[in-house]
Amino acid sequence: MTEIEKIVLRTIQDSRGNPTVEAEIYTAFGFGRAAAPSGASTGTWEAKVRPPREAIAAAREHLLPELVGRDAADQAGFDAILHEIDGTPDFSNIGANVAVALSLASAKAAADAIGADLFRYLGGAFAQKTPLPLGNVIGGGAHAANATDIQEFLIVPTGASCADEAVFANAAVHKKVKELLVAAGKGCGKGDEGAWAPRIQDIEAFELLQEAVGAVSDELNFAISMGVDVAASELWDGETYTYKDAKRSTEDQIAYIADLVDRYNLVYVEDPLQEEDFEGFAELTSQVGDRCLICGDDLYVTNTERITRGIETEASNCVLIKPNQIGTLTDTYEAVHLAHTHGMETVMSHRSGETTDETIAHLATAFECIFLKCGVVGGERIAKLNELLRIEELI
Ligand SMILES: O=C(O)[C@@H](CO)OP(=O)(O)O
Ligand SMILES: [Mg+2]
Repeated sequence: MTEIEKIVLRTIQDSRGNPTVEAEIYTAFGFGRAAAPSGASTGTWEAKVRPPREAIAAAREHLLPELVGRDAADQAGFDAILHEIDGTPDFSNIGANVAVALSLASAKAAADAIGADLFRYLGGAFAQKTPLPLGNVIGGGAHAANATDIQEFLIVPTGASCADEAVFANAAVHKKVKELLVAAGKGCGKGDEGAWAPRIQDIEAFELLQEAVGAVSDELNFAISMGVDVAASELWDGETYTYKDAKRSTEDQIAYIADLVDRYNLVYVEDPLQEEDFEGFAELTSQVGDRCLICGDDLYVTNTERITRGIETEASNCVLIKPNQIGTLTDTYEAVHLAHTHGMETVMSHRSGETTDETIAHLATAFECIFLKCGVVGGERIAKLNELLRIEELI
């Protein structure tokens, strides 16, 4: 029933207009399709992407013949074969883009074969809650030129009682931010993930977002909280964090972020320090971890070895999860499981380069992630958010 009969790999376009890998897996009774996203502010230790066309040609020759005939329902076995054939620690041979698309497509084909939704197939009877959407409404860094230094100014509707309220609250804040920017004479475009990308300083962005969040939250009558993805590795030059208006040592950076957490009641801070600074993360977490999630993205790259280091050093209380950083669904699950076992929260995340693939909405629900980070507007972002609305109906 779940024996793989046919696999198709093709090149499709992503939201930046770049080619990416899409995989289709067919069994006698089921079909699964998934695509690989791609990052702009990638972590050094992420699994390696191979140019899509080259990777697909190689996979057709060497990889696919080994996968046809296998059981799509044996996810661990399927993913182990991907590792075995690749033969490297970071998928630099077959490409993490090919690996992740195949791995997710296999799970979807197996779920489809028994008529189950992916979140139910993976999460079982106890998948009972959709995650809150965490979305960026202002941004800059590697995602937009000449905008803010901090990569993402995020919001999460902490007081929403259902996905419907939550998704539309984020959209309302996104609209409100535009209104405020226009009123302030700051016309602007959007960054890679659909966030507004005005030419303003970070502090102005915080003030503006606070006003927008306050107005929408008053209107809707529930709490909406703020967060950031500093993407600090992009600011780090080896000695200091270089902002347009300041240079900060590690100590200064920790003090700066801790101050922002209290000034703006931030509930979520991602990558406040560069990707090798486990100690700096630990210091910040000890200062504000009781009231704010300190989340490692480039720090952990969804890799259990690095998450283990984070657990040992008490570096953070939250782990960002991106399937394409590690290359398979099994590795993704293991990263989530390790974090949860040690009392850390997890956030399932999109990449800045995305497709309309909606799989992460299912993974976030199945794996009980606290948030689904996937932007607010734009076809490739709403694909995930709208899927979350559908999933909530089924729960
Ligand atoms: O840094 C991040 O968290 C992501 C997604 O927002 O960006 P990118 O995909 O460019 O790494
Ligand atoms: Mg990040």
